[in-house]
Amino acid sequence: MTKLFRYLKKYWLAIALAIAFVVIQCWGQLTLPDLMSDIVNGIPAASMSNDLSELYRTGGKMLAVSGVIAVVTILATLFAARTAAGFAKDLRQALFEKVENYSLHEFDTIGTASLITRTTNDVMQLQQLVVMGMRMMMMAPIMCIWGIIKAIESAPQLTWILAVIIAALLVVVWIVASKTIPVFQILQKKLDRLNLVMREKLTGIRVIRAFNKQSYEKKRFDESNQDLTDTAVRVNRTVAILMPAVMIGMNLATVAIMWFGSKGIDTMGLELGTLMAFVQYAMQVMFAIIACAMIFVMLPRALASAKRVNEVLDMETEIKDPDVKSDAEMKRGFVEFKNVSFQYPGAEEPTLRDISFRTEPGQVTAIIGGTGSGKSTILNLILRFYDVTQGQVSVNGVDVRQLSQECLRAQISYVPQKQILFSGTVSDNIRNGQLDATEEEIRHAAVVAQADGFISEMENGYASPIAQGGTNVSGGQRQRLAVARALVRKAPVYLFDDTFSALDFKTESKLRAALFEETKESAVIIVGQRVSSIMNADQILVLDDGCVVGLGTHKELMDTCEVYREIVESQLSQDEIA
Ligand SMILES: Nc1ncnc2c1ncn2[C@@H]1O[C@H](COP(=O)(O)OP(=O)(O)OP(=O)(O)O)[C@@H](O)[C@H]1O
Repeated sequence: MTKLFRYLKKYWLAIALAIAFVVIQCWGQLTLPDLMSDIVNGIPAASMSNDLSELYRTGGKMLAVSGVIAVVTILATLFAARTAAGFAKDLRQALFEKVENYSLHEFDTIGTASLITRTTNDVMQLQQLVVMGMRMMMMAPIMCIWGIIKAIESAPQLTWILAVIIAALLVVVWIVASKTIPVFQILQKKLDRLNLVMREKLTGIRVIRAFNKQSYEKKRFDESNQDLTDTAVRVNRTVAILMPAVMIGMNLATVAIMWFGSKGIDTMGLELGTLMAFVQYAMQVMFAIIACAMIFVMLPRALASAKRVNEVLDMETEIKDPDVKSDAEMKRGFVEFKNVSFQYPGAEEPTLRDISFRTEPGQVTAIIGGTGSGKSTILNLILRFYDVTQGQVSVNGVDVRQLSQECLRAQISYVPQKQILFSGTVSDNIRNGQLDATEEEIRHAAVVAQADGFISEMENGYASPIAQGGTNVSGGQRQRLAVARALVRKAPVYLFDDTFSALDFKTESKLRAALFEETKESAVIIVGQRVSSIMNADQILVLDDGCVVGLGTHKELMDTCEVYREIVESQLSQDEIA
């Protein structure tokens, strides 16, 4: 938690003022019983002398003190709320920026659902802690200690009653805290689980409906929801007992003070006003102890949240920018793999073994192979989503580990296997590839990607809205928009991961022809499943279980590579092969 205090530094003035106001509030609340005691003790003398001016004066002071209490309470609450809101905003920002730099492995380690809970719910818990810290955590100990001192000063004869009351209260608080603290810590984990189920349900809604899995998913959600509810009810039930138990205790304590105090009036010369003040001090002390109990109950939950937030902030990103970035002159359109082997973190076996190939400007390299043979992994390594286990990947002549990630990715235009579009217009989505692209460049990219036709048919053309995830366009249209987004970047290296699979043959061949006109000075790497899509490539890399089993043109591979020949024969007729 202390690590997170650095986010409070810039609010030091607001915190100092809030603390000052809280101290003034404590002073006010402990002064009122004094003044009340003066009034009550002064009544006999005033009635004898028939002079009530002193009583009025003391009453006036009470009103003034109450006014001061009201003002400082409002100010302290305001400062605490503003500081906590600012702290939460800064923390969310820090989390977002940290997560942006995560490699895919760190995403997998914490999990997307948990990252969302940590950025929202956990930060909210910490925000509440800051409010509580600036108000209750300051006030409770001050009130408690100051109240005890004042009570003892006013009626030392009754000190023993106060000691008994405090001891009894501490026992109740200890029992409640020991039952609730462990359960509060479990609550956040259950919330994570609920978020995970909810997220999967929403993103996979089409599959769930298509497979009629609504009732199964409802059951899964109900289970998580019920689990969270049961835990929350269990913890709140215990907390709920605390208040009535303490209220009963406080009323009994008041009766006890009155009982023994009234005897003191008879035997120990205790004044009535002093006894009344003592009751109020005792009340303030008891309230302060309850506030301390609430803090002890809430603190572990907030600390659990702090731990979860710190886990995200402290996570060492595996993919780091080099301390000394390469200033080697970048050549355009080169990608080279030198004896690259790669194993996913936590995987038992390497996914790629001893891969070597190179591409040159204007050259189209295709990668083909069975599912799971490692085709997408090759693209992941070029983009440095992961670091190689052995060997070297270089882009435009420089080892990718010697470039800043920003510089590396600025060299590359990538169309992933699963195309993602963002909410906004068609134009916005294409512009995501190059933020300063002109309307003309956007239109040109769409024409090359064979997307201009269907965009023009849309009601608002390039200004037509795209739904979140691109759900209001077809799979083939989504692919073409993703290609246009990549093309508008005019990068030295293009990576297409199974990008044309949803297009019909005619559209695909038109797209390929237009595309290769555009990428004459760039390296183009296409991962493909369809032989017809890749057979005209300048070189074809055939992967089998993470190893290169063939590298050459279609014609060369037909003569030399058994695996390639099998793939071709399974897809093309004898006439087409001939
Ligand atoms: N993040 C990951 N963690 C661990 N293993 C992974 C990860 N991503 C992929 N793999 C494994 O690496 C292997 C290669 O995956 P990759 O996605 O590169 O295959 P692919 O040839 O592109 O397959 P497809 O044609 O089906 O897309 C697979 O066995 C897969 O299970």
